[in-house]
Amino acid sequence: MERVRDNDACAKALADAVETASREAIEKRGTFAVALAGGSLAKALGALREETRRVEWDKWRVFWVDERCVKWDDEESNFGGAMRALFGDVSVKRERLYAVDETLCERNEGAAKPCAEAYERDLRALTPDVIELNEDGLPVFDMLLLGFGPDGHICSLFPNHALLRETEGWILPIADSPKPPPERVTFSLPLVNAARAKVFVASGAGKAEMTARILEEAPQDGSVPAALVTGDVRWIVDDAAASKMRNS
Ligand SMILES: O=C(O)[C@H](O)[C@@H](O)[C@H](O)[C@H](O)COP(=O)(O)O
Repeated sequence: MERVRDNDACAKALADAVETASREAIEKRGTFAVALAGGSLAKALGALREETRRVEWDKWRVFWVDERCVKWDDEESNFGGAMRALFGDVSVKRERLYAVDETLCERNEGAAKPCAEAYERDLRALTPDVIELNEDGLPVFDMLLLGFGPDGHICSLFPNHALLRETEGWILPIADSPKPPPERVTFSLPLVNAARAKVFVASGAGKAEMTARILEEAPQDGSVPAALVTGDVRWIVDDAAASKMRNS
C-alpha cells in the first residue's frame, strides 16, 4: 500500500503508476490496454496531463470497467467524465477510446443488454492480437484503475449481487443497479481478476471505513466486492482514507 498525504498526492501517485505501467507494456507488447472506473477516479486521471510528453498516447487502448447506459454528454457518463478530465486534451486516437455505443442509450431503460453485447464484441475484436488471452480464455488488460463505493462495490458489481457469481460473459449488463442510473454495463469479476495489475485509489474520509474493511477484514462472502479482487493489487491511500485502519 502506498500511503500519501491527500487527494492531490493520490492523483500524482496514480499518474506515476500509470506512466510506468504504460512504458513497460509498450516496450514488451507494443500496446497499453487499460480500463477505468468512473466517479472520483476519473477526476484523479487529470494528473496524467503532467506526464503528457513522456506517454506514448497513440499506443493506448482504453476501456471502461463499468459504464452507465447514458449518452456521452450526460453528466453521468464515465466516458464523458474521463474525456473532460484527460482524454479531450491528449493524443489518444478517438477510435481507441472504447466508449459504449451511445445510440443504444437514448433511454436508460432496456439499454444494458444490447450495450453489454456490443461492448463485448468490441473487446473480442481486439483479442488475441492486441489484447492477449490468458489460459482461461480471458482478455488480459495491462492495468485496471479502480475506485470503490462506500458499500464496497467495484465496477458495477454490487454487494451480494448475483452478477458477482457470473463466470461466462466478459461484459455483463445490470438493470437493477442500486446506485443510479439502474442500467449499466460492467466487467465481470473474472475479467477484472485476469488483468495484470489493478490499482485502487482511496481518497477522503468518506472511504475510511470501507478501506479498513477491505484491507484488514477482506470478507470473501460477496458482501464487499472490492475484497474479491486478486493478483497484483496495488493501493494508493491518503491519510483521511487510512484513518480507520488499525495500523494507520
Ligand atoms: O459508475 C460508477 O458507479 C463507477 O464507475 C464506480 O465503479 C466507481 O468507481 C465507484 O462507484 C466509486 O465512485 P466514487 O469514487 O466516486 O465514490
